[in-house]
Amino acid sequence: MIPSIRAVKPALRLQSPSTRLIYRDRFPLRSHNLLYRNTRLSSAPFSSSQIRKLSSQTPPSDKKPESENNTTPNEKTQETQQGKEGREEESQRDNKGQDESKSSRQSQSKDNFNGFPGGPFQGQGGKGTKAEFKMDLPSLVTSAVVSYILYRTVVPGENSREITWQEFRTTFFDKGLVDKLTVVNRQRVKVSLHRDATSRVYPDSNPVAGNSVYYFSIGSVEAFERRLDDAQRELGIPSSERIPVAYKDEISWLGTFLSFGPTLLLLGSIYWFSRRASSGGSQSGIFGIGKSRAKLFNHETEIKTKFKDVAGMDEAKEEIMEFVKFLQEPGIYKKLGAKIPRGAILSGPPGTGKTLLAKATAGEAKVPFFSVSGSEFVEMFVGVGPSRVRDLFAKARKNAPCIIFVDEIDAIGKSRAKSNFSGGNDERESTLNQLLTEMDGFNTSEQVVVLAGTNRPDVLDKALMRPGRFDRHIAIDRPTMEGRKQIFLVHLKRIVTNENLDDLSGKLSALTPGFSGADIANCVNEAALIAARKQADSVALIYFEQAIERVIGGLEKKSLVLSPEEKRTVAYHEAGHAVCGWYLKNADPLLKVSIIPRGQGALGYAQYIPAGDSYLMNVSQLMDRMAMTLGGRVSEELHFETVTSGASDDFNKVTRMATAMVTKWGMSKDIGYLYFEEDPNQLHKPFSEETARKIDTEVRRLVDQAYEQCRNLLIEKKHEVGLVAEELLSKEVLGRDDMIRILGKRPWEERDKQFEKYFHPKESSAPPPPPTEMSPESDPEPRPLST
Ligand SMILES: Nc1ncnc2c1ncn2[C@@H]1O[C@H](COP(=O)(O)OP(=O)(O)OP(=O)(O)O)[C@@H](O)[C@H]1O
Repeated sequence: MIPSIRAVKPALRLQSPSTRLIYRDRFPLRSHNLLYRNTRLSSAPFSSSQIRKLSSQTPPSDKKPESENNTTPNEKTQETQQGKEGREEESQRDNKGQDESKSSRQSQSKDNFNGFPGGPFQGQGGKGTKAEFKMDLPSLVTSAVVSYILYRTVVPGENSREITWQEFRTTFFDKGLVDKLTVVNRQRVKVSLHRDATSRVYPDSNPVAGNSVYYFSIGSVEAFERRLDDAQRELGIPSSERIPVAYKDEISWLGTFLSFGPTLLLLGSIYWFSRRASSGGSQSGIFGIGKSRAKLFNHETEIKTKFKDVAGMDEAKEEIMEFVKFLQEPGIYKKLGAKIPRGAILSGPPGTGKTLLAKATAGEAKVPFFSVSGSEFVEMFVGVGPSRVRDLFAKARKNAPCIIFVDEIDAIGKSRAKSNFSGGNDERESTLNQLLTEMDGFNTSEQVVVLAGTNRPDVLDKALMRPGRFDRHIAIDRPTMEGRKQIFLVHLKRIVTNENLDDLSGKLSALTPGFSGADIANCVNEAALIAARKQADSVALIYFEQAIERVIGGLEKKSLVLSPEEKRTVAYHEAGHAVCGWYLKNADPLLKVSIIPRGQGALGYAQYIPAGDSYLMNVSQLMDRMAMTLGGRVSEELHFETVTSGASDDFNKVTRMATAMVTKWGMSKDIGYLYFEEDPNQLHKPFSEETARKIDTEVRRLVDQAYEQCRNLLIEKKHEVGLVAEELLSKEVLGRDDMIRILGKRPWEERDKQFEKYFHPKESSAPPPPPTEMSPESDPEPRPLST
């Protein structure tokens, strides 16, 4: 390219300095312009007389026959075939009189400058090499837009052609073909030709025959005028016949569009974001904020849950069955004049299957199911909550018969009286009011049942629970042993295992007292994951046991390495607990003890055989449990010179137990049969200073008593503690079998018969304890030694 630029210079030197300047300004070093210069070489060295000679011949685009002459007959035939299409097009174009101007434009753009008489692209426009482009749609569109914009930027009009002053002079001006010149925006000059004269000079030239407009750029109007004057004088044109020059300002649509670009972009983004923000719901745009976000499950396609998938909770199912019957056969009730229950509150601890039960109700009744969380009614905008409630009920009525399930209803249904203390929450209250109104607004013929789930039925507003609203209150508790077995059976069906399902579910249910349905589902899934990690073919009992341990105690922390002294302390601490549990009649016997750190900061842990699903605890049980909990610290005192911080969690539990015995369970003679509620928000304690002192004394007395009991036992069994601790140090984990081997059979009969049924002493490998016993302190400093 560089040689070509150099080669241009001699030609340019012939012209005036101003022209040169214009030329340079107009063509910065851009590829297309270089190409232009390059090709311009072929014509630039001609003198004006040569050009005149050439131009009297047929213009270059029409020189086809010449090139065709050079081709072989074969090529010729091919070309003839290839050109056939083009010619057909030509003839079609000729036929379409009305489309003539359009066709000529197309043909011009196809020929580009080739059709220009004596134009710069002479001989260049022939058949180029064929290149194949494979582009996907987005890049195709993008490149099309970019090319178009570039094209529009470079080429001012659809059929306009840019020429140079020299071309203007040699091709048009010197031949007297120019009719008029128009200076546009003081930058360009539009050349208007005498059509008749031009077509006479260039009879076969397409561009001239068409509506082409020629432009050339100028540096300044003054310089242009001067040069035009010089040129006219040179040609000896009398002043009366001089070419008229007009001046005009034109607004470029592209420039106008680009100036609005940022504004349009901003508006477009706002619109797009508002659509995106609301795309989660069924509504569109920012105005959909008041619409309900309830998810609709269609009974035909989406709700596959049936009562058989909800294991245990037979009473709850029976109670809720009435709603199913009502939705299926409302006539029976109406006939007898019975009022249909409006709704039910399902209350219970997290993960006990409230949502599942509601879904199964819809599945059984074969009706649509709207599921929404109470918190979805709460927004920062005033009035959104009530409006969403209205919308939800309106939708439900349209889909009746149907079931609405509002999960976590306490988010809106909290007692209004209680919330006033903290300043109240008007928005929440009005949402609740709207909910009450909507429920009242149902007439009995509207088959819309509202079920609500909550973990905190105690905080709910009384108005929600009154007859005519949530008529029924169904409490769903953590499953019993039999319930757990059923739930295990439901979830084990999806698992590949070679174990006997009945036996396996029985064992697992015995090992998981206090587990909710969600815990059980998680446990089964966790076991399958562990088995998959070990690349096992089926999920064996051992993986279930590991999964239960993991659910209860957390992950093993192999990276946490204890010093030998710390390990020794942990071993004696855990051995203290274990020995207490083994010899205290009402305590839970040990099942597994480990000094491998686990979960959130527990350095060791012990699992106990639960006393079945016990719902009541007597004083002896509580005292023995407290003594066992203190066993870790007492053992440290008896075997080491100093004690560690590891027993803080034990003390926390003991204090809570003793305080509850004194203030809630009426187990202190001095305090008597009183109940004092623990409320951290209460500014004043509900008892006098004197009672407070008495409570302190009584709590202390109980803990001291448990401590004495524990200490006496461990002094007596000091040797056994040593045996267990040393074995634990060497093996890190001890099971029930090891305990029997070291200490002999437990001197008391097991209370949990179910457990005995599934785990004969010799068979047991590694089962776990009630989860309530396994809550290591979340604060890792100081670390508790055990739980
Ligand atoms: N009785 C049960 N039978 C079978 N699976 C159960 C049962 N209870 C719970 N599950 C399992 O636990 C999962 C969670 O239950 P669900 O969401 O119904 O609990 P929830 O009581 O609504 O919890 P939350 O109070 O936290 O909303 C269910 O998807 C299911 O896999």
